[in-house]
Amino acid sequence: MPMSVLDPRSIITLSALMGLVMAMVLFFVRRSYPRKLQGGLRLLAASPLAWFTAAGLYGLRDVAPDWLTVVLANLILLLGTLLFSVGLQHFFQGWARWRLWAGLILASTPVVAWFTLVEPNYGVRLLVVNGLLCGLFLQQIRYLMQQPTSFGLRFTMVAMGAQTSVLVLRMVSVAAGLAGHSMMEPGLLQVVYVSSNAMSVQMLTIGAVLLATERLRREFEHVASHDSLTEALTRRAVLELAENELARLQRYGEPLSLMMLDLDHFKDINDLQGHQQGDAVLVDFANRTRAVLRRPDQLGRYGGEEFLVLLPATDARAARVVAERVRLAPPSRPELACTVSVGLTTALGPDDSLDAMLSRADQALYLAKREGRNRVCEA
Ligand SMILES: Nc1nc2c(ncn2[C@@H]2O[C@H](COP(=O)(O)OP(=O)(O)OP(=O)(O)O)[C@@H](O)[C@H]2O)c(=O)[nH]1
Repeated sequence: MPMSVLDPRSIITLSALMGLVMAMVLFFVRRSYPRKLQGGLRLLAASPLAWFTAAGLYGLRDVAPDWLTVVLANLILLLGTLLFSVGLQHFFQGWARWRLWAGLILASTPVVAWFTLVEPNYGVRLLVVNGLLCGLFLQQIRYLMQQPTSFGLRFTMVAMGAQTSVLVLRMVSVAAGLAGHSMMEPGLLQVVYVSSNAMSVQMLTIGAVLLATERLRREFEHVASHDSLTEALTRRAVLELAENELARLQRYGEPLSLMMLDLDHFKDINDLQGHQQGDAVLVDFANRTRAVLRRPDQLGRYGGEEFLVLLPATDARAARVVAERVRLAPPSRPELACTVSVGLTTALGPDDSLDAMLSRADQALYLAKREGRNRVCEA
């Protein structure tokens, strides 16, 4: 019998090949990503490979035995979808929950086998397999909704949502007695169903590549804007933020305060206890300072042992309270103790400039040092 382009078998064959290409793209793209993302990407790449294998087996329907083209094919399809879920979780959090779903999938296999080999019933098989696929996709959508939003994330969720809708429609068609007796039967419903499966493999793989690319961009942005030792903002990043905050002040008239902090006698720590201990003191100081700041406040490393703190929407009185809190914040261990001198200034109005504020904070810091250190002075 000649095959038309809309024949389910030819669509499945095409989708199997596209799945293979997508799996290869992800496998190769994976190698150019940082090592910590590679594990998740490997799993995400393995899943179109599983879908490719399942589609290949479906394509052999009526040629090869049913245990291969139905039972094994469905098992591989479900495991491939679980792999995608595990890959996503690894990608975002470095670990994954999979045992419950793996158990459900394995438990479904004898059911599918029964309704294929013993009491053939396409409708029941379809309900079991599509029900599990729906559950897996819904669980992934729920998981993705908890992650920081991005285009790649929305794209992947839309792809999953669309595929879930088709699966649900398919299950409704079974209930309505429109499912037919095999996926290979020609007909509009089968063609829509099979094409949407093929389409969703492509979209999910593209979604995975988008997610990986966005993640890589975020990592680069983080590296470029954060000091590698203390995780404080770099000098350039904190000054850029300060300029933005000053622009807000000019637009909305919100107050802005700025603190310049310098660890006291830090050279002695380096000289007496070694550079490594000096580094540990710097890290601990940054951590304890961040811990006492509010969410919109920003800590930046201005120079060696000199830090800047931006305090948006904070007037001079409130800034003084924050500065004292920073000065008195305890070290995490006694051997990391180190006092700090603070120069404080508040923007004088919309005509104030960052250079002028930095210069005032620097003078106040100089005063704090001269008056005996371990204190807060205001410009
Ligand atoms: N361990 C370590 N030391 C650093 C780092 N950056 C700068 N330093 C050291 O910090 C010390 C700063 O010393 P000084 O500027 O003399 O200031 P101080 O000893 O803190 O004295 P006062 O500021 O006057 O209280 C220098 O010895 C720098 O080498 C760093 O990343 N790690």
